[in-house]
Amino acid sequence: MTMMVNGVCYHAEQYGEGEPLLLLHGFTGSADTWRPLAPFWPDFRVMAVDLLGHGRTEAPKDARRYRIEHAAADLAALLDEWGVEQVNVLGYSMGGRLALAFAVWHPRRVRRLVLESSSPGLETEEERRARREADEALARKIETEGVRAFVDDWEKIPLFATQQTLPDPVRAAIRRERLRHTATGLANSLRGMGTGVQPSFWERLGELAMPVLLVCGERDEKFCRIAAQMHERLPNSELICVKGAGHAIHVEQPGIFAKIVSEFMTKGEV
Ligand SMILES: C=C(O[C@H]1C=C[C@H](C(=O)CCC(=O)O)[C@@H](C(=O)O)[C@@H]1O)C(=O)O
Repeated sequence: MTMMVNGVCYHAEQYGEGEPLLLLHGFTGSADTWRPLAPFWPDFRVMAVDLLGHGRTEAPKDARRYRIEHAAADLAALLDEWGVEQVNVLGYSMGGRLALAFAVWHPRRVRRLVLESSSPGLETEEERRARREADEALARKIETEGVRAFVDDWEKIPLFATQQTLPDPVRAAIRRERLRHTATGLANSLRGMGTGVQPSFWERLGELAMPVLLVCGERDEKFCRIAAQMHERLPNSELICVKGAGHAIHVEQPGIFAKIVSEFMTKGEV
């Protein structure tokens, strides 16, 4: 469905009945990211959103509109529109950064938090500046060379090396999803909500009282290291490192990922 949220036209989907689960995709993803997992989650009311500049959601020309504080405010408005006061939030990679921001700024609205291969941002201004410069260069490359050339390069970055051995139909589906975006949407997403633009939440992890599940792939050393560091600072978290998986666990091992999430979501229920 299409919804006007804070002046931006969002595409959002809802399916299933039961425990509300808000799903936030990664950079170059969309609500479609989660479709293969739906059969594993029959008891959840899934709410999947195309984030700013992605999929069928509008790609504002002003990169400032993508800032994580605006994206988090949009999520709150979406939940208000749906009449949902409190929700479980699952975010993958970029979507995990947004999920964490939402949990920090709206803690009473987040029942449980699942962060897949994500981070609280970069701790120092020096790291953030370097990342902003790198993401600006990537944004310009997307705008000058086009989305197809970007996707050709993007799917080959070391972070996704483990995806090279996925079945061709799975790889083709990921590629189709990436190719559906506009250059403006992807470039401005990097400029507005890139890892170097958002504030660091490292010093605020101790505030989160809700249960947090950190999931990383054993072969994704960088984000497993980040997850372990987050685990040390979060008051109420568990960390699961999925054997043999890379960055996108939900793609590489959907059944295992879905089971991990289901068990976390129903923990403590009689
Ligand atoms: C390459 C790095 O950062 C990028 C990689 C992962 C994030 C993401 O959402 C990718 C999702 C996907 O393509 O499957 C993305 C982000 O958080 O915005 C980063 O740009 C890195 O080494 O940090």
